[in-house]
Amino acid sequence: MDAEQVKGAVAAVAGTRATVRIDGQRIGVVVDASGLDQQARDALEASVRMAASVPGAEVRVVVTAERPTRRLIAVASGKGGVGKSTLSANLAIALARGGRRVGLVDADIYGPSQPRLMGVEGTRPEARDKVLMPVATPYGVPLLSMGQLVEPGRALAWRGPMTAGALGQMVDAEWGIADTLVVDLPPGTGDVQLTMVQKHRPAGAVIVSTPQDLALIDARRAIDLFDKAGVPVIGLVENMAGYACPHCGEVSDPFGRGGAEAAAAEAGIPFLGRVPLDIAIRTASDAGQPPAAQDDDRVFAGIAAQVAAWMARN
Ligand SMILES: Nc1ncnc2c1ncn2[C@@H]1O[C@H](COP(=O)(O)OP(=O)(O)OP(=O)(O)O)[C@@H](O)[C@H]1O
Repeated sequence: MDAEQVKGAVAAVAGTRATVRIDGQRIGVVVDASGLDQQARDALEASVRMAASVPGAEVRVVVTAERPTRRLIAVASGKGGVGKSTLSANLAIALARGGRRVGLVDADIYGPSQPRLMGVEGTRPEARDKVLMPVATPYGVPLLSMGQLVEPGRALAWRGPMTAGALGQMVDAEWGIADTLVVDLPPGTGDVQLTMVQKHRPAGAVIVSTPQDLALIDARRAIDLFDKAGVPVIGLVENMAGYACPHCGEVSDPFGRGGAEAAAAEAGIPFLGRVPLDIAIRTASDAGQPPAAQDDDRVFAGIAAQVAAWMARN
């Protein structure tokens, strides 16, 4: 066997990523796949294996990768139905459009709606060596959802340790090059939220509320949960803030205006912006076409820019 020829063939497909060691009839190649996603990693491994194969020699290819530092952004609300899932999906997409590498974890056991919102309803993640492989979505944001792991309607029957286990499996999945995981938490302050803050230590939390006083009181509880655990609250988003008329586009404020901004100021946290109650947001979301993926999106892009700026500072 011509060692230089083997090294040259491997270098031709893997450049400086590969280190070749030849010992008698054994060829060992270590490939550094840092920064590559699973598909590119598999392709590189296959081409290295082919380049190194010499009749009669035993070839071993080991792929290594530096684990990227990945930060979790928890999206939480005090009560259900305020649009937390809608915001999580659109925040994840808008952050990705802004240049971050984002994955989305749907930990909402009460209503895991992300597969529908992200246009991949009915798909199930595969597991490799017991590690889950997130499902690709049309929006460049891979997804893992409680809804993909359990039969519809069964998640609620899960006991605490099971949901904690599922959350761990989703967070520790094969996220490849993702540097940011947006986590859609269930509403309220139960087991999943506690596991999230204690075990998975999110870098920060985004709180979603509607403008009504009661919702804001509940939001305060969610803020307290993160405060007590020492997880910084990035800020508050007001959803369904003002009604955008589907005919003329004029925005009116059936629940008053400025309540959430004042509540954020009172709690000493930044106000990240408001999302109007807009029928177009609901219909696009129901159709698996999140508004943040559209070129004319301003609303979610603005909120994501603030979250990205916070991440760059912290
Ligand atoms: N700004 C908005 N304008 C119009 N509809 C909205 C808006 N935000 C959310 N919705 C709609 O309100 C409903 C509830 O939203 P969503 O599922 O995001 O809330 P949630 O807080 O995640 O609820 P859950 O507590 O069930 O997890 C959905 O039908 C969604 O399409």
